[in-house]
Amino acid sequence: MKLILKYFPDLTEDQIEKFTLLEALYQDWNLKINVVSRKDIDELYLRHVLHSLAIAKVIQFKDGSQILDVGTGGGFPGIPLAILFPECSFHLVDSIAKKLKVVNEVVEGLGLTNVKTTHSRVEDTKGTYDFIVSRAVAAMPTFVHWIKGKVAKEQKHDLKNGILYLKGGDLTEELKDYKTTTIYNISDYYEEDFYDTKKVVHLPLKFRG
Ligand SMILES: C[S@@+](CC[C@H](N)C(=O)[O-])C[C@H]1O[C@@H](n2cnc3c(N)ncnc32)[C@H](O)[C@@H]1O
Repeated sequence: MKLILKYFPDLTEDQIEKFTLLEALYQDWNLKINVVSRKDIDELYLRHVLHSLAIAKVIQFKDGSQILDVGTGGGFPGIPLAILFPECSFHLVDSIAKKLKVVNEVVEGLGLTNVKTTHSRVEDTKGTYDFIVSRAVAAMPTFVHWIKGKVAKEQKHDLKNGILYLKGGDLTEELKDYKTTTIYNISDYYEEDFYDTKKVVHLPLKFRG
């Protein structure tokens, strides 16, 4: 929790309580349904929570924003972002039901009212969003194909509507056809070695109605 406060010192009491509660909820639920690896659960704040929140170093979602988390798994990056932005709506989608079971239990345990979950492949869901966030789900070309038509027309932010993807390593080949991407190095925000090669990739996408 100290780690979160190191980079997000202005959290409210309610947010601090929720971020603190996360650990016990994940420890408990992960014993019943394994959604986070053992090693990762011991470093939940470094590897999952703070990593998810790197998106908030790139953009401050405005109140009322709609955000889709594709392939949320155990709830990353969606749940930490939903705690940080309580006035935004988060839609967490995953095609594996048992993962969403954990997400739903964590959402309920935290009393988060701004999170909706759907058990489905994202291609089969409807809705439009200001931003589509994700981590470790698919290579960019596949991902862009899946989320076609899901970007909202109205722009509320300086950063253009589109994808905010947490990725790592050398992305030259994967992103070569996406000239409009901006890559933000997470190591510019966080000093821990874990983030040395990690990035937030922003890909603006036009509304296609
Ligand atoms: C490696 S896990 C990553 C989970 C989480 N985003 C994280 O970083 O901890 C990939 C997740 O994407 C989900 N997934 C893969 N393809 C999907 C699709 N087309 N629609 C929805 N979920 C999908 C899988 O079920 C799995 O839970």
